[in-house]
Amino acid sequence: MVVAQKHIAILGSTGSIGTQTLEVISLHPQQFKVAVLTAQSNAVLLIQQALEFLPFHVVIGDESQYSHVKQALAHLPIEVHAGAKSLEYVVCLDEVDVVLTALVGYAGLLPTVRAIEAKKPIALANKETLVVAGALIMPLAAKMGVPILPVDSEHSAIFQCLMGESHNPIEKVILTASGGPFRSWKREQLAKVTREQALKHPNWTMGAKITIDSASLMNKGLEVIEAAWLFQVKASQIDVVVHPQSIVHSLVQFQDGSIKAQLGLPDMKLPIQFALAYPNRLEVDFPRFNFAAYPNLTFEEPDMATFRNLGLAFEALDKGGNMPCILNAANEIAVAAFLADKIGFLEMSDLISETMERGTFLENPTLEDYVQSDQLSRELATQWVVNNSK
Ligand SMILES: NC(=O)C1=CN([C@@H]2O[C@H](COP(=O)(O)OP(=O)(O)OC[C@H]3O[C@@H](n4cnc5c(N)ncnc54)[C@H](OP(=O)(O)O)[C@@H]3O)[C@@H](O)[C@H]2O)C=CC1
Ligand SMILES: CC(=O)[C@@H](O)[C@H](O)COP(=O)(O)O
Ligand SMILES: [Mn+2]
Repeated sequence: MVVAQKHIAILGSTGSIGTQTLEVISLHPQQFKVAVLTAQSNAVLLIQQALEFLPFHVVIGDESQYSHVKQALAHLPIEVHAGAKSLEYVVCLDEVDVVLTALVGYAGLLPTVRAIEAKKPIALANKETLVVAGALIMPLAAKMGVPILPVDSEHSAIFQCLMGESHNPIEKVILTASGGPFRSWKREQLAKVTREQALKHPNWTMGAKITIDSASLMNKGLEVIEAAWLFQVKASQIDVVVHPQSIVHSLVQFQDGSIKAQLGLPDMKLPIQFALAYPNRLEVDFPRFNFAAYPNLTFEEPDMATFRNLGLAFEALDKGGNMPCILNAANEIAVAAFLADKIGFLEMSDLISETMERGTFLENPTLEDYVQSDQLSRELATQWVVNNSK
């Protein structure tokens, strides 16, 4: 069967997911072509990627680096753009078939909205988009007939478990969590942890923000909200189980009690490739899982009393409206402050919880409301950091 080559726009091509996406594309030149590459400030890598993959367009977020990128690519038929607004422009271009959102944080929201409005299928790594505005994104995607294909490993696992089951209601989705580098640690120990310790994820090599989120269990909290929107399940239908080996990527329980799981070595190239090639599975020689090498796959309850962020995310999901948007903005400020050594590890939860209490609640936010709510929550959270800095 001849399948048309898909033209991919990679938002955030210089990051962990972005660079792994380029590795996947390199393995399948017949199936995929890079149409757009974007970075925020890493102009050196963006230029290197553009020289190798020859996209139609590149975007550098930091406008002060525009002329440098432009000059470096002047001899090639590549259009160079700069600034956040350009992301909203390039995702809509005719040259683009699929948009892979591999940029980090709230910055993913507006480009994703514009891409959906332009009827571009989304391969979604940027979970913050659904956390902030799932109530807006999912109906918009349905209205435009646009698929949202999960890249996040747990959600890809659930998506794969649900294939062929569209007529069978979900009883529960069960998200696995590695537990991060501080699994089974107590509050006294967590009070003293350093940035370097928190950045050492036991199983995955990822960008700094998601690695801190994994350590604080906020990543799992964000994933609970992401799952609620992607699979249309209530908070009470989502369980989290700690599975330190990160081999079982997640599970679905159906109404007869049967549980399906998806397994594999912890390697994001698989869910990235699955989302890009969907509905096909492409032949590839990624290392295979060997049961004998993993005689013990273990499971335990998350410690939600110590790792408060997971509970805060469930609370935000239950409350609805703009509360997950407030949670997300506060968390982004908290992680940046922790990475800058301005606040301690445990204080991240204090900051998020107080910002959720102080933020203005909106039951049915519009897109403009989300934008404003994000901004106001950042201001509240930043003030908290100023008042509570080490
Ligand atoms: N890494 C992983 O394994 C997984 C990641 N995810 C999700 O995927 C997303 C990306 O994660 P990851 O690749 O680890 O992150 P990285 O920090 O490694 O990469 C982020 C990318 O986004 C760009 N970027 C940063 N800030 C902005 C901004 N304000 N506007 C536009 N672009 C920006 C960066 O550019 P520059 O390099 O120039 O700074 C970089 O290309 C996150 O939402 C994360 O939660 C989900 C599952 C697994
Ligand atoms: C690879 C991936 O999908 C990450 O989101 C991963 O799940 C992080 O691991 P934690 O389970 O520690 O949050
Ligand atoms: Mn994940």
